[in-house]
Amino acid sequence: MVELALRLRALSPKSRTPVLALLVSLLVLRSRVVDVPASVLAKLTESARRKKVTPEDVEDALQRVYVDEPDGSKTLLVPYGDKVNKINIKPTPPSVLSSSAKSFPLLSSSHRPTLSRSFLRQLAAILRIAFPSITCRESFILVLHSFFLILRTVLSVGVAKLDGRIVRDLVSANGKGFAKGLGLWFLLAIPSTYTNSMIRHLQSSLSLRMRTRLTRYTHDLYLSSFPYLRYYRVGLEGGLEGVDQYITADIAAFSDSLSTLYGNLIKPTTDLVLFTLSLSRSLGPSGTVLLFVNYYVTASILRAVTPAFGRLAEVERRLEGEFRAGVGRVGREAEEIAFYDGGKREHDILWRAYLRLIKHVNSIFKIRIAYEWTEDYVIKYLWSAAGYGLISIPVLMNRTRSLGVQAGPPQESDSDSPDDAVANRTENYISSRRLLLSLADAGGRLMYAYKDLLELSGLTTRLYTLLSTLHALPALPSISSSSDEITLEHVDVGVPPLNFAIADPDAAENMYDYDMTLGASINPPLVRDLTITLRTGEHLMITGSNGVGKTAIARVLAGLWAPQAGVVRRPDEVLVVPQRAYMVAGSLLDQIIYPHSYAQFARSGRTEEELMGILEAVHLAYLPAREGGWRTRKEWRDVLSGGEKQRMGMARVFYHRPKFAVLDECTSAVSSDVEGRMYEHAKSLGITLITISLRPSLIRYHTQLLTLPGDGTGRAVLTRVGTAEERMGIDREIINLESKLGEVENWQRRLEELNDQLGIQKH
Ligand SMILES: Nc1ncnc2c1ncn2[C@@H]1O[C@H](COP(=O)(O)OP(=O)(O)OP(=O)(O)O)[C@@H](O)[C@H]1O
Repeated sequence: MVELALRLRALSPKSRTPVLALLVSLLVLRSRVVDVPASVLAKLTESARRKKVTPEDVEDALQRVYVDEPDGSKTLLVPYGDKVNKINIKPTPPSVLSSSAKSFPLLSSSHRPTLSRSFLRQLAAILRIAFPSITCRESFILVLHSFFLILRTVLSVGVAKLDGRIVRDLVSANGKGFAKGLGLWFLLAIPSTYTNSMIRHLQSSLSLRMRTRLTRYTHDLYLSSFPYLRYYRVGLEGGLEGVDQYITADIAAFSDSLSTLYGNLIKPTTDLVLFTLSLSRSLGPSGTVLLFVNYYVTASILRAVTPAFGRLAEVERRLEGEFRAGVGRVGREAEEIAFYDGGKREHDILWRAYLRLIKHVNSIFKIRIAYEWTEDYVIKYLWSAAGYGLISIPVLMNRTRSLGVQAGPPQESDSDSPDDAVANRTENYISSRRLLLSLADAGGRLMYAYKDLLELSGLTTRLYTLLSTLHALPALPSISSSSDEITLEHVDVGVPPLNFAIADPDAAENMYDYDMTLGASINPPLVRDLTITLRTGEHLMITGSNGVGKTAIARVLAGLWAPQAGVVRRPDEVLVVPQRAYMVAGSLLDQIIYPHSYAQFARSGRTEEELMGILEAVHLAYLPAREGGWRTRKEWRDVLSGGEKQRMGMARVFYHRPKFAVLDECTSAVSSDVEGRMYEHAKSLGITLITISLRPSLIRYHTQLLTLPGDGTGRAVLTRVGTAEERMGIDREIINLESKLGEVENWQRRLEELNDQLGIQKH
C-alpha cells in the first residue's frame, strides 16, 4: 500500500487523476464483491437449491398449489421448468372492499358512455384500485413512463434544432460545423432510440400491472364467501350476464387502452406545448395567435364529426361476450348436444352471434372512414397550409427588416453577408418546418387519442358496471346459529329479487347518472309460512312435484337465498350436496376433500387410507387404481359417469362428516342398492339427513316427511314417518301399491276385452 502511494506521488498531477479514478472504481467494485456475498450468495444458493428440485417436488407443488402464510396471505407455487417459483399473494382486506364500495354507485340503465363528468368519476373509482397509493410500484412506473415521454419531446426539439443547424452549415459551406453537427446527430440518436424502447417497455409493464391489480380486486370481490356469495348472485340478483368476458377480456382491454392512451395523450400534449413554445419564439405574437386559432378551428371541426366511439366500443365488448359465451356453452355441454346431434343448430346460433359481432365491427370501420378522412384532411393538409403561412411570417418579416436596415445608417449586424442571411433564414425555415411537421404529427396523435379516449369511456363503463354490480349486492342476512338443531319459523321461501338502480326523482335535474337508490322487484313466495324443528338424529325428507320449491328450501337452509320472511336457525356444520354433481379442477384426491384444499388435508393429519375407506363406502374403491393414483389430474367432469359423480358427492359428505347433510336428489343416478347402503352409512356416522327426492323408496331412511303439494297456495304438509316398524309397514304398503299399479295395465286391458264382449252381445 505504501509503495503504491509513493508511486502515485511520483506521477504528474495530470496523469494522476485517471489513475486515481481507476483505483477508486476498483476499490468500490472490490468492496461490493467482499460485502455483498451475504445477500448475493443467499440468492445464488437459493437458485442453486431451486435448481435441484426433483420431479416429486414439482408434483408436490402441483398438488399443494399454494401455502398458507401466517399473515393470512398465500404463496402460490408455480412449477416452471425444473424450478418452483413462489409468488406471494395478499388478498384485498375486507375493509378496503367495503370502503371502496362508496365510489361505485350503480349506473342507471339509460347511461351512455361519453366524455362527461360521470366518465371521470367512473375512471377515478377504477384508478383508485389500479393505483392504491402514491408509493406503489404502478405509480413509480407511471412516473418513469412520464419522464421518458417528456424526455422524448425534449430530444425531438433538440433534433429539430440540430437539423436546422446542419443544413445552415451546409448552405454556408461550413465543413467543420457540418461535421460537428453530424457527430452530435449520432450522439443524440443514442438517448433518442433508448427512450423509444423504454417508452414501449414501460407502457406494456404498466398495462400488465394494472391488469393484475384490477383482476386481483375483481377476484376478491367476485369470489367472496358468505354473506356475499357474489359469484352466485351476480346473475340472478345483479342481472349481469357473461361475467367471464368482463373479467378476462374487458379488464385486459381496459388496461391496454388506458396505458396506450396515457402515452398517446401525454406525448402529443407535451409536444404541442413545447413545440408551440419553440415556434412562438420564431413566429412572434401574431403567428402564435394564428397558431391557436388553427388549433381551435381544428378541434371544433373534429368534435363535430366524431361519432360516439364510447358507445360503439361498449356494444362491441357486449357482442364479443355473447359470442364467447356461445362457444363456451358448446364446449361445456358438448355431450348433451352430441346426443341430440345438435351441431347444426349450435352452428346456426354461434354463426348468428358472430355475424352480429362482425356486422357491428364493420359498421365501426365504415364510420371511421369518414372520420379519419376528415381528420387526415384537417391535420395533414390544413395544418401544413397554415404552417407554410406561419413560417412565411418571420422569413418575410426578416427580409423586410433586412431591406429596411440596408436603407438606414450602417450598423454592426450589417457586417453579415447576404450568404449568412440566406443561411440563417434556411436554418430558421428548416427548424420551423420540422417543428411544424412534428406539431402536425402531435395533432394527429392527439386526435387519435381523442378517439381512444371515447373508446376508453366505453371500456370504463363496462368495467365500472361489473364492479358496481358486485358492490351493490347487499350482504345476505346472517343465519342465527344453533348448536344441535335446524329451526325454520314462519319462513317464506321465494326467488330473490333483482337489484337495480332507480333514479332519484329529486336528482332528475342532475346531469350525472349518480344519486341512485337501490330498487328490488319482489317475487311471490313459492313456500309460505314454513315451520319445522329438526334435531340431530331426526331425518327429514322433502318431496313434491317439479318446480314447487324443494331446492329453494335447500337454498334458504344453505344461506344462498334470504328468506322472504321468518327466522332460520342452524348449526355451522351443514353441507348441501347439489343435484348436479360438481367436479373441481385438480387431482382425484381433490375431488373427495372439496372444498378443502390439499394444504388443509395435509394439516388435518388425515390419510389416503382413510380416503380409500370413504371410496369403499360409496363403492368407488376401484377409482385410484383405474385412474392412475390419487394425484392424477383429469377433467373429472368428463371422465366420471353421472352415477360416479353423484357417489363422489356422497364421498364428500363422508369426508367432512357434517352434523346435517342436505341431499338434493344427489343420488338420483345411483343404483337403489348402493343408494340404500350410502344412506345407512351416513346415518351410522351420526349425520342427520335432509333429503330432497321424488323416490318414495327413500322415505324409510327418514323420520319426517315434508310434502309440497304444489296447489298454488305455497303450503307445506309435515308428517311423522313413524318408528322403524311403522316405516317397515309403510315400505310394505308402498311395495304392495307399486306392484298393484304395475297390474293396472293388465286390468285395463281386461276391462276393454270385457267391454268389447259386451258390445258384441249388445249387437
Ligand atoms: N335462478 C332462478 N331464477 C328464476 N327462477 C328460479 C330460479 N331458481 C329457481 N327458480 C324457480 O323457482 C321455482 C322452484 O325451483 P326449485 O329449484 O326449488 O324447484 P324444485 O321443487 O326443486 O324442482 P325439481 O324437482 O324439478 O328440482 C321454479 O319454478 C323455478 O323456475
